[in-house]
Amino acid sequence: MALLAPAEFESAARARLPADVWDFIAGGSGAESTLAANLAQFGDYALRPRVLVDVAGCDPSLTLLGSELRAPIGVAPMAYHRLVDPEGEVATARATGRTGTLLIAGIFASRTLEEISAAAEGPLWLQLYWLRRRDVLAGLVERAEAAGYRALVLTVDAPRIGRRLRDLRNGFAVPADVRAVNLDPELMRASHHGDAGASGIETHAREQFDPSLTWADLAWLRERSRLPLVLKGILTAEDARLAVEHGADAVVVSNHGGRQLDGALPSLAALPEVVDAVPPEFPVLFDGGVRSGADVAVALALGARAVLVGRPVLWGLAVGGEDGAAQVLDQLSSELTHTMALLGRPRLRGLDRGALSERAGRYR
Ligand SMILES: Cc1cc2nc3c(=O)[nH]c(=O)nc-3n(C[C@H](O)[C@H](O)[C@H](O)COP(=O)(O)O)c2cc1C
Ligand SMILES: CC(C)CC(=O)C(=O)O
Repeated sequence: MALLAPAEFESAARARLPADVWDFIAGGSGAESTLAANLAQFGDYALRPRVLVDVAGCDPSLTLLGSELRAPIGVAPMAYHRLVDPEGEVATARATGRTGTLLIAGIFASRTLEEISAAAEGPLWLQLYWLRRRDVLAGLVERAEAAGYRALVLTVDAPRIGRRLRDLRNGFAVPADVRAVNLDPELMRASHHGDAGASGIETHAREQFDPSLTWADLAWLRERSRLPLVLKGILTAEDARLAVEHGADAVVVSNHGGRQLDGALPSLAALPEVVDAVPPEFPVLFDGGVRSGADVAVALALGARAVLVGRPVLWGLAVGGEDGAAQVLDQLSSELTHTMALLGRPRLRGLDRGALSERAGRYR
């Protein structure tokens, strides 16, 4: 049966993946309440269509921090795409190139930064975790600039890894043939050793991530690169203001797909306060629970400049490699155009809060 919408890829992907890999991808932290809330929160909004508007030429294209995109959609940074497809991030890069969307490669990419950029026709950004080894971080930044990456995305919601009960129960370890090839194997060793009650991912982060990082440290990264700096994992107006004060070029409103602080607010609920706290032209990106073009429209109407999509892209990759990932991205972007047409908002600028109706009950 043809898979006609991003959400339709989920069960097909699950059927193809080993159970522990599925759990690593699908899971959240703690009781997974934030994970569930991310999805449910979209149900608080209905779209308010306007009629008799000329929608003959709907245009979802934009330029984001100098990157030209055919749609305000990007692939959220995710570790180890080779967990689901042998080509890994190279396949994802071809898929984003084909669909005019953005790829944010993760620091734990399972293909080299150079392989990914050679495969990419469209813009690429690089996500970083702040490692204790700053020399390693500096080396990655230099390589990313040389390979044509156009922005750095520092993930700030992970001084330690959330308690992901599925991974702890499964003793999840990254399989030996899937490697974070951009980092020294010695630095990654712990990721490959799980045990009942201990996740390799968690042990590794405890060893290698620097939990003492503060706002003052951002200057160190700034000094090492002229690339725009994006902070990922902002959920409050207070931190949004600090991000602006410390010279960030954009923020991503995100709770890490419900994988970090369980009980944190759904990212869609945090979006308006962040948008209201920053200057009007400051780009606010959004991720968490985006599963359809209508979801993209809701996030944009609440003030996001673009959305990032996580799990659905891995579902597409698991089901059909490059083609599967491209289908998911293509469906999201054509659903968005379709939504803009039926909503009577042919331009992204026209997607504002007037396009939404909000109430405490559930619409969807
Ligand atoms: C398998 C997986 C791996 C991830 N790895 C990273 C990562 O390395 N760095 C990061 O900043 N976020 C990572 N994330 C979080 C995503 O960037 C994103 O915030 C989240 O998946 C968005 O929610 P969604 O999956 O509901 O779209 C990961 C998420 C998943 C599902
Ligand atoms: C390897 C992990 C630290 C990647 C991550 O951020 C995640 O799984 O959410």
